[in-house]
Amino acid sequence: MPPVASQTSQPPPRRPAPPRPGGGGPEVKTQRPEKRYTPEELMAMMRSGQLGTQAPGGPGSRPGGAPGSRPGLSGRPAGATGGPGAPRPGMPGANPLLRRPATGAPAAPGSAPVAPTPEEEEDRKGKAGAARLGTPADRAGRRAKRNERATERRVTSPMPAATLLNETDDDGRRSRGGRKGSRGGHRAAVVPARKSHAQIEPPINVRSLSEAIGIRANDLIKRMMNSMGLQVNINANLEEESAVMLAMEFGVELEVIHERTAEDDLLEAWEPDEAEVLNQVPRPPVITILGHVDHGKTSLLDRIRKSNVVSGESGGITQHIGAYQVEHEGKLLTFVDTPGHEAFTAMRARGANVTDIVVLVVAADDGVMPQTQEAIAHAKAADVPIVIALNKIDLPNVNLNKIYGELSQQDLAPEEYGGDTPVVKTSAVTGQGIPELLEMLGIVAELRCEILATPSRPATGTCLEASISEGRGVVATVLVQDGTLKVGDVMVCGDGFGRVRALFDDKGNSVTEAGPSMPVEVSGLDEVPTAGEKFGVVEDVSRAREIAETRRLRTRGVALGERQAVTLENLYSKMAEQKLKSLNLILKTDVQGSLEALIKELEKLENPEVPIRVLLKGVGGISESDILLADASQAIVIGFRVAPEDRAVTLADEKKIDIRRYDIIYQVTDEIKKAVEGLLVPEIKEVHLGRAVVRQAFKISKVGTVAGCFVTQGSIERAAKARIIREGREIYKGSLEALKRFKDDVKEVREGFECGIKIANFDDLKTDDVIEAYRIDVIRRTL
Ligand SMILES: Nc1nc2c(ncn2[C@@H]2O[C@H](COP(=O)(O)OP(=O)(O)OP(=O)(O)O)[C@@H](O)[C@H]2O)c(=O)[nH]1
Repeated sequence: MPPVASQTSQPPPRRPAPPRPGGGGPEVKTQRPEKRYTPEELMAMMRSGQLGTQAPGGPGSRPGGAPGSRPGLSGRPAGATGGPGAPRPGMPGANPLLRRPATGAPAAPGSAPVAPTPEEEEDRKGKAGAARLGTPADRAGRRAKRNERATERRVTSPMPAATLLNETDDDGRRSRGGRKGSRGGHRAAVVPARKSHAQIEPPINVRSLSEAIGIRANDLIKRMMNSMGLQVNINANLEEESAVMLAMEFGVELEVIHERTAEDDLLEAWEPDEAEVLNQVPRPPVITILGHVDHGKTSLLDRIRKSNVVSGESGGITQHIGAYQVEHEGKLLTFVDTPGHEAFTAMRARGANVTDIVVLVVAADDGVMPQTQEAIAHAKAADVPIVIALNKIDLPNVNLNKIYGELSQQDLAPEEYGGDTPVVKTSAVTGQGIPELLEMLGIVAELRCEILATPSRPATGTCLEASISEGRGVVATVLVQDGTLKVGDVMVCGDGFGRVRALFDDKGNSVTEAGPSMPVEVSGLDEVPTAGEKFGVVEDVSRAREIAETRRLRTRGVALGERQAVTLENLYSKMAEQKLKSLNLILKTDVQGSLEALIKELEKLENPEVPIRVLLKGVGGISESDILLADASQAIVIGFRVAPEDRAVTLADEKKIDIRRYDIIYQVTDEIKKAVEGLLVPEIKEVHLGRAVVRQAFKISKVGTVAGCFVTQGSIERAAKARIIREGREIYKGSLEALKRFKDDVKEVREGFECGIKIANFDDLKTDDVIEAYRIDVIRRTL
């Protein structure tokens, strides 16, 4: 489990450290400016000469350069120099940010385009502005519309003034008809600039996201409506991943910052570190017995227990604790003593996957029955290998061919039939086949090389059952899954915590410790945990109390109805939240023909990125067991011309499982197609924009390094991401913080022009560095 609530496989970094390539490259120092400078401040610096008054040999000057001279131009591309109209790079002391090209003369053929003078720029802007203004009637019409919109916002918007003003620069100018480059100091203080990188702390809603990334809330809402089909208001909560993706669609890299909690530390400590992984050794496999009613699950479990108790202590079992270990040829096997897929799946629904191998009991006189199919679906949904115990083999008239055929139809072709499913013929009555079954389980465990644990680490595991016992307080049977649990350890289990007072094994013997895969009864917890809850050992009681108290608060929150299961509508956000990588379906139809037709249609929607997993398919009504499976596997139940049973409806209501009922096949595929399209992870494409070479770098106190650059290819955009290349190696990756032409902030500078560039959080720009600009496009895909 990741240590943060984001459900991502990795906790998001606190604050990304700038990459330091290879160790051997030049040291890259980055620093966050004390204050993000405004274009006005930057210009003031430039005007006051701070940008152009480098001391001889100071930052930006090149070794060997004349004092005060401009750095050399070796990086300047051919064709960029010369020509009367070209920028004049060699002027001593010139500042490329302020420098203007000579005017009046036409550009020589092949020379760089001539950058306009400020006067020309003003002139051009004036004309463009006039063209935009249109006739007086046009202007009046626009004014009326503006007023109307403003009134509407005043009346209906719950947004505070600051949020209403929370517009991107462009939007703000448009909606107010303001002048480009307006120096309205007041407004500049309120409107957050669109950012290329932003941080946010959960919980995230549209308002806080808008404020964090500098994009108008309305634009976010519109985008959610258009691209995700979500209708939300400004206070709508957003899943972290949805917020990150939404921000990305506006070109903003959003980092979700989590406050670290004791729970995070605990979850992190539960994951073995590298050294612990190296010390892993095989542990006994944990086995669960599933199968159809009356096929002999309990009899088989009893038989195994009686004939193979650890150390041959036959009859020594005095206590039933929900799981037990048997020994076969010197190797231990752990059996979970709650047969039936309901218990197995209920456990999974709580996030506990304790089982390594499933024994599927099939009565030889009966064959594959409805609950056998369900059990297969549950085992497959849990991704657990299946060993078949063909039980009641002692009975006469067993038709092996029929049963093997039925198993093959369930994708469980027996090894005897050339398949890869082990089948062991057993009899719980005579004991026939029990040693062979245990041996087979040992072999499967060995082949499943992930059945490992590190006995030396603090214990983690799962509660199998718990109750309050008179005189002993809370008594819980836990299965140690990793590490070793010892008397005296402080443990947290579910909402409870406490110091382990005593441990008893499956035969009721007091033990001082329990290693991996050992079921053990624990006393000492202060609250009764629920079966399926994880436990872990923590360093001290105060830490344990802190975690338990937070969990109790959270439990109360969950009890208030926070839990939300997967539906076709929320599939998209659920995927983000829970790392769902497949659309899990349970299909129930009226007749076999509809089932086949439906599966055929669904196959057409197959996509390697979003596999559609049909966990269970069958003919007949939607049962309680289907709902349980849906709950445990985050699946959606599709009923085609069938109804759910009453108990299934109640359970689905309780678990908030999405049951979809249809009469026409295309309706099913249509809705699923839409949901799957929502699930498709958008394609992230990097689009190269252009390159600029640094001609001179200027260090400005409290601002950082601003570089005078020349665009050698393509164009540089203000919203671009940037890579800094030095001597052919990428030394930094980030984004632009400012892009200027003369005194103006600009959105784009084309090839052949000079510009001033400030890279966000990077102040090590040097002459001849190449700034490569690129954009990240998020492409939402359809099937
Ligand atoms: N002949 C024969 N009978 C068996 C065998 N295994 C179980 N039985 C009988 O089958 C019946 C059902 O056995 P259980 O062990 O209760 O079956 P189950 O699968 O646990 O049943 P539920 O708990 O109701 O799901 C009992 O009467 C058993 O005696 C076997 O190998 N051979």
